[in-house]
Amino acid sequence: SSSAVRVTIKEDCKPLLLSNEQLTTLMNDMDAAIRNGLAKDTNPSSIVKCYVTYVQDLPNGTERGKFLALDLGGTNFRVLLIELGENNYFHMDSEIFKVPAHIQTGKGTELFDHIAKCLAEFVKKHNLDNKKALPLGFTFSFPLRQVGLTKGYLNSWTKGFNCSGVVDEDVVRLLKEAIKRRKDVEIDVCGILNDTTGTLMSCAWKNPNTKIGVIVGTGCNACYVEKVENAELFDGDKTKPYVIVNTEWGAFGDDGKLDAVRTKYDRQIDEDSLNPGQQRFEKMISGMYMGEIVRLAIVDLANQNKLFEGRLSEQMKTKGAFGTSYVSDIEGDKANYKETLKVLNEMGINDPSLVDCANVRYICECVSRRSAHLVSAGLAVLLNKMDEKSVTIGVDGSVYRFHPYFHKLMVEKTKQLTKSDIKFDMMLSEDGSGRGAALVAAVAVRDELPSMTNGFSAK
Ligand SMILES: Nc1ncnc2c1ncn2[C@@H]1O[C@H](COP(=O)(O)OP(=O)(O)OP(=O)(O)O)[C@@H](O)[C@H]1O
Repeated sequence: SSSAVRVTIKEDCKPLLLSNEQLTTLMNDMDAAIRNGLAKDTNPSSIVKCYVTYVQDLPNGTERGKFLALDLGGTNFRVLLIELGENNYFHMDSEIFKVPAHIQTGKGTELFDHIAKCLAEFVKKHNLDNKKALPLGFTFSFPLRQVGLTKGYLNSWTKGFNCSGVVDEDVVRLLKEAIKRRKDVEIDVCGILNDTTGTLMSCAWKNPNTKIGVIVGTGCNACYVEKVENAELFDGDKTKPYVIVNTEWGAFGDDGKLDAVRTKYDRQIDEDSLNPGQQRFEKMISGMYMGEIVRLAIVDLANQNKLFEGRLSEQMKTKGAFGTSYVSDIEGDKANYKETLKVLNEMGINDPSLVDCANVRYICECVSRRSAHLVSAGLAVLLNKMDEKSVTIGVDGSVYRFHPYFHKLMVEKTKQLTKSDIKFDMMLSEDGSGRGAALVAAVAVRDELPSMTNGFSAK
């Protein structure tokens, strides 16, 4: 129990606790940043870019056929085959392919050749009838400046990717060229989207009330349904009332707006990352960093003799060795610190005391709670801005999915920070990035028959 937590540790962890007052300040800044992102004049200098996705139509259940999907942008790269049929029939086959580290940070053309190769292997393995080009949706979860559903320029790499020759290029063109170079498959790229959009679409397929998609996985990001008139950079069909906006809120704070709440651990994470100075909000939240924040705190406190009698293992001193899944394991412990002891053993800490266990758990709780509260603040900004009275939020990502309290923490805090007349619910949007890509492709194909289109329903 927390009574065993050393008073000094509680004191040391205080900077990780955020009051509602601090969260409200942050929300005001986030709201301003989003409005700056949406407006034509302020977008170029805005930290939160609010990219227009060109997705204006929800799935309506009439989509039929087989669709391919690619999912790039997190821990795994996947190729998927999705079949949509009568009565919400849904079938999916997928395969995970590795993107070796040297390709993640190598040449862009090599990355796209690798993707095309995996795609061709998948198509052959599944004996897909390839006389006619197969429709494909591409989930590409990096900041993308879109000018249409099938045209988008990479703004910057995030989350461990850093391939040369891709920034400011049209990613769909790079994919098409790589497919063409192979000469062995015919693919029709029907849409490019972010995993947040996929999550929203996939949730909307089941629940038409869905208006926000959020990811707490490797990275953290959210999209929402905005009025076309507010999305000043939108250059598509203005007869439809709504368009999905990909906020790319992970970059919030890159102008210093988070400095008051960032800790020394956050500054160190940032300095040691592939993209220093960038994605500061994301770095306080997502799975790529959460375990590392905990590790930095543990090392710092052990060095002050406040943990493990000052003894540290080599593993514990190793960057990246404390995975975010450990945070879930430790907090999932019931009473006797069984999981905590197991984790600490795996980290080379052999005989921690029960007080050590309580302290390590407390550190995990502070870091994961802060993460959930920061996401909640962002969600409350979107809910208050949209001002729709009832909203379903589709959520995906391993942190949300596997952390034992994340959902509860998010619902609780979002409620506290949202206008009292707004009702919302949060649901896991299973496999949004794969399913959503197929749905975007399916809706694009569906809408070639104009009589079947239906935009987001108005209030
Ligand atoms: N049990 C767990 N509890 C909490 N976090 C976890 C758990 N398992 C994995 N993670 C973290 O989740 C992250 C991977 O998230 P996810 O599986 O959603 O990937 P992703 O879809 O590739 O991410 P993104 O959509 O942000 O690109 C990793 O950083 C990992 O540390």
